[in-house]
Amino acid sequence: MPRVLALFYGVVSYLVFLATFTYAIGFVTGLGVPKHIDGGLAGPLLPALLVNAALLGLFAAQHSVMARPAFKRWLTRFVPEHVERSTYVLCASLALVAMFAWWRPMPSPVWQVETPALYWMLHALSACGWLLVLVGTFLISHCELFGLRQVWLHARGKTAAHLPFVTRSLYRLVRHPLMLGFLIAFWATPHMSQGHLLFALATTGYIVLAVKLLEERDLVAMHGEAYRRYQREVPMLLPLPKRREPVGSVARSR
Ligand SMILES: C[S@@+](CC[C@H](N)C(=O)[O-])C[C@H]1O[C@@H](n2cnc3c(N)ncnc32)[C@H](O)[C@@H]1O
Repeated sequence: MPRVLALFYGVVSYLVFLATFTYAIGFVTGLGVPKHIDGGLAGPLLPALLVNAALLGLFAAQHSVMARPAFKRWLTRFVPEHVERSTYVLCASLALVAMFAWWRPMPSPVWQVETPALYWMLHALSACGWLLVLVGTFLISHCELFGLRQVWLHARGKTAAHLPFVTRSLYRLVRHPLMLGFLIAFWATPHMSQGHLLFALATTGYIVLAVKLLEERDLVAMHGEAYRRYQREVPMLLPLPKRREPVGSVARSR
């Protein structure tokens, strides 16, 4: 693949991701998009539940399979290594687009907060969650996570190094600030419908399982004892103190 074409592919994939991520904020919060999680004409509950569960399953499968090192090795037999991450990002965005397009509303309320102060507090908390996600990507390496760095370095005839092991800043408080951000963003809502609850429950279950069973296994395989020590010292998702030696011993070593 010519370098300029790879660069173009990487930039387009990133722009598609930016558009879908921005839409996702509106989709979940119900603000500023033509079709949100409770929007549209509601049909019978069971078919809606099945379709939505299938869409969530598609997103989880895409994320779980395509992020695994073994799948990446297989994929790079067909796709150049420097565009592998852009391909992942593009597929993740397309899975999200499918969710926005085919999601069926299940609008019956589970809780509804009308008190203005609490209403805006929940929206503000949700905004903090989305911000946490964004900040987390920059702490790890925004451009590398979304494939831009790989295509840019390739265009300049260089090879991208692997992501450094990060334990600073928010990563001193929890091992997965980005995922914590998603959890806050998905649960902090003044209007929790049945559909939103399904979304929040399924994504929470997926995040906990995928982090524990997939991502952290890969991180241990990559960073060995340093990551195991980090696991012992820093909580996974909730920033609660651990009865262990101070985090500084890991964080300072980075
Ligand atoms: C979408 S990011 C999510 C990171 C993390 N799970 C979080 O919630 O903040 C996924 C990528 O981050 C990498 N990653 C996770 N924790 C990391 C850390 N502490 N340092 C560097 N990379 C990390 C994973 O290997 C994976 O490639």
